[in-house]
Amino acid sequence: MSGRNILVINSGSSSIKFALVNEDRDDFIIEGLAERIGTPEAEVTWKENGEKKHLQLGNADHAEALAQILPHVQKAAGTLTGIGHRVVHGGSQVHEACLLTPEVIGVIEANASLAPLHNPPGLMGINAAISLYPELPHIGVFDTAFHQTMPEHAYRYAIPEEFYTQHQIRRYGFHGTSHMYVSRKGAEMAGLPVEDSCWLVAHLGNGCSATAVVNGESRDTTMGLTPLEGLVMGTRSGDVDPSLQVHLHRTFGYSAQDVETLLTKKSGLLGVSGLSNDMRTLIEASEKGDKKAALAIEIFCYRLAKSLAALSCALPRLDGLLFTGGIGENATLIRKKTLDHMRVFNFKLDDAANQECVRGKGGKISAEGHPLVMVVPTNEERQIANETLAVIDGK
Ligand SMILES: Nc1ncnc2c1ncn2[C@@H]1O[C@H](COP(=O)(O)OP(=O)(O)O)[C@@H](O)[C@H]1O
Ligand SMILES: CC(=O)OP(=O)(O)O
Ligand SMILES: [Mg+2]
Repeated sequence: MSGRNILVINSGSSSIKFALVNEDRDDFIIEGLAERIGTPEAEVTWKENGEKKHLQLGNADHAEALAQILPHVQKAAGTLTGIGHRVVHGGSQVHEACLLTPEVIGVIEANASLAPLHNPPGLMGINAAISLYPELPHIGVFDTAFHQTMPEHAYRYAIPEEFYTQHQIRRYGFHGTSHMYVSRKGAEMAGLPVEDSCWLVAHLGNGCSATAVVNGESRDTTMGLTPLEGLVMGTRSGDVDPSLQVHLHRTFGYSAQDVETLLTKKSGLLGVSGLSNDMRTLIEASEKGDKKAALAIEIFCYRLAKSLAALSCALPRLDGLLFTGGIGENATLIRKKTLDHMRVFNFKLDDAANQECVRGKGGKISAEGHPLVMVVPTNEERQIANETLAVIDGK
């Protein structure tokens, strides 16, 4: 096989996503997901040249899971040119994709408390992969990098300056790899030059964020210092009154850890529904009359609409609204309900097109004569592989 192979690793709190990407192929040689890491049910499933494969991982942690998975990848890869790692929080020190030197790994460690669900498992994946492949270049591709172009009035909090100058407390933004990929792809699909295009991008997966992208640059986004700010997510509350934390502490004796666990792991869709963090489960339950599941969906859509409207302040004009992520790419109901809240924008869906754009099919879903709305499937793995190769090539 010609073309270089890059392995992409995206370690989540209880999962590892991976893909073997060849620079000359549109599809992936291998694409897989290890789930329920750290439990007796840990397992990995992957597709290798279209064929489905499966392995039980026992009680594997991130390192053991990778040690079991990577020999299979190695067999299919032949030669690997490098490994690209998704890293969520690069803090104020890392502004672009780069080689994971001990210094950069130190920065990721130092920012672990700002992305408690993401950086610690990310580090486990990085360390495990480095010890399995010490001779290969390991590149970090950071969620925060794309948002470095936000203007100061968007990234600063209204708190005294020294918290920014001395402690780097500011808004960073996340999911940048996806927002960049989707805004470029959206421009291509609409036949507009990226350098002269204005988008609202809604990335709706387990974590959710929306970004205003102008001429290929992030101008504002809903996530902030940590991936907790902004939209309602699977298990995260998104925005709450900041005084809630003090109130929980003073009135109910919550510790810092209790507050963090409540707002990052027990809230969002899961907290409101009391049922699940998974949008598919909630849609099914609400169709069967579950009122709490229905309320979780209502709050999710209203808050998303409200944030998109707020982000429009960062745009000189709107060329279109782009939906992506597992929810954005599949949940026709969520797209409809969100736009129904945005009446002053004059959005209108083409209902048939909305139903058709699911399971990886992207396209225009707005009715003729109304502002453009598109579904644009994200491809973080492809973007990470491209950026990994660019770093290896010294570009
Ligand atoms: N057909 C569907 N209808 C509604 N929601 C869906 C559908 N398929 C996936 N989802 C939702 O997408 C979310 C996961 O999105 P994904 O982008 O895969 O997450 P991650 O952030 O882990 O990459 C879950 O809430 C899941 O229920
Ligand atoms: C930053 C973030 O929220 O990532 P994810 O959606 O993978 O949880
Ligand atoms: Mg995702």
